[in-house]
Amino acid sequence: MAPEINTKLTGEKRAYVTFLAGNGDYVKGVVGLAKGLRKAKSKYPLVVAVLPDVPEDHRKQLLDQGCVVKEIQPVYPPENQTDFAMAYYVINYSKLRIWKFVEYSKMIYLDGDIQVFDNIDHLFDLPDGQFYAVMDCFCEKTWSHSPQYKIGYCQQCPDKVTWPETELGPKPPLYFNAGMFVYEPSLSTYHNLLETLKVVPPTSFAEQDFLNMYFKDIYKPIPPVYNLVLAMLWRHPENVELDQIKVVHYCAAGAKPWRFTGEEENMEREDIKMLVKKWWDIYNDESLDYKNLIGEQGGDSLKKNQKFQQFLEALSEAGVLQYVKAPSAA
Ligand SMILES: O=c1ccn([C@@H]2O[C@H](COP(=O)(O)OP(=O)(O)O)[C@@H](O)[C@H]2O)c(=O)[nH]1
Ligand SMILES: OC[C@H]1O[C@H](O[C@@H]2[C@@H](O)[C@H](O)[C@@H](O)[C@H](O)[C@@H]2O)[C@H](O)[C@@H](O)[C@H]1O
Ligand SMILES: [Mn+2]
Repeated sequence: MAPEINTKLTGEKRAYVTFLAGNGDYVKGVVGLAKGLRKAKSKYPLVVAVLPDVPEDHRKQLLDQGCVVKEIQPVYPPENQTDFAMAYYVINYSKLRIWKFVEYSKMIYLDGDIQVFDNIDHLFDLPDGQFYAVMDCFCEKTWSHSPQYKIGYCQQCPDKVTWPETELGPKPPLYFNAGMFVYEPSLSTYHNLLETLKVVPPTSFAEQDFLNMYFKDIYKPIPPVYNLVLAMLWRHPENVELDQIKVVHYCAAGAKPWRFTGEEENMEREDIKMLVKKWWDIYNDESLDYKNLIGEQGGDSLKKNQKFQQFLEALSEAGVLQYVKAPSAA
């Protein structure tokens, strides 16, 4: 399916969006995601927010896969001493730029290390005004800095170790994994996010912690089938029905399919190896390449679409073509 070309001046459009930084191998993740969405017959385009350091040949790979490539500037948190759970998490604050994509009324954000195996377009029909995402798990070593981990508490099994309110105060609010979420772009939210970021000290899980704090009053958990954080397979198997899973998030250490060696802890599991193979089956399936779907004559329409997209981008960047949300009638 050719991505819809946005020609409306009002934001009534929907799209998936992901984030790509650097000149490394995450581009494979995004190409796999574009092909996975196509295989799942999603009817919405995939927008890729790229940092300036993403090289031209990677951007061309994404355009050739029918993606809408939009360059964003990095976002950095205030200087601080906190060690992030992973040093590279500091670049993940740049994800916040996706709130300014107001030519779209509703978007579903997906990390580049996510694969969509079943159609999830129906999530766009969830009621507006909420922030939808899947609850995370606190049991991996990456959480060893947290009070939850130290007392063995996890929101995935809140009755196993009850939260000691007297010692630690009220139970923390439900916490989502920021690798997948349903949200509404908004310039006012975008500016407020960036202003708020300036005065909030960074913490271990970087923009994931920040987004959880910012959206805690409108966060609505959605079932784990929409973002299987792999650690759930060995930490909370009772909460997972593998054959029901629609979206897999390859976020456990050693699980990135394009770098998979099988040597890290838990990577020898049969279910992990099966999920990595499923990812590769899509990545290597040439019938899912955009150029093979639109045929020969489509190749011209691909070029025309890319040129028109770039033309719209240029107008939008120049502020000539203001994408504005139509004010509500009320
Ligand atoms: O070098 C990098 C690191 C991260 N990312 C993007 O940032 C997301 C979040 O990082 P990651 O998925 O590695 O975090 P995890 O979910 O594993 O904690 C990735 O999925 C990519 O979309 C990227 O493009 N290049
Ligand atoms: O920058 C912080 C990142 O935090 C999250 O990853 C974590 C989280 O899932 C932990 O619960 C896991 O234990 C850990 O392995 C995993 O890396 C998001 O997936 C990612 O998109 C990004 O926001
Ligand atoms: Mn991820």
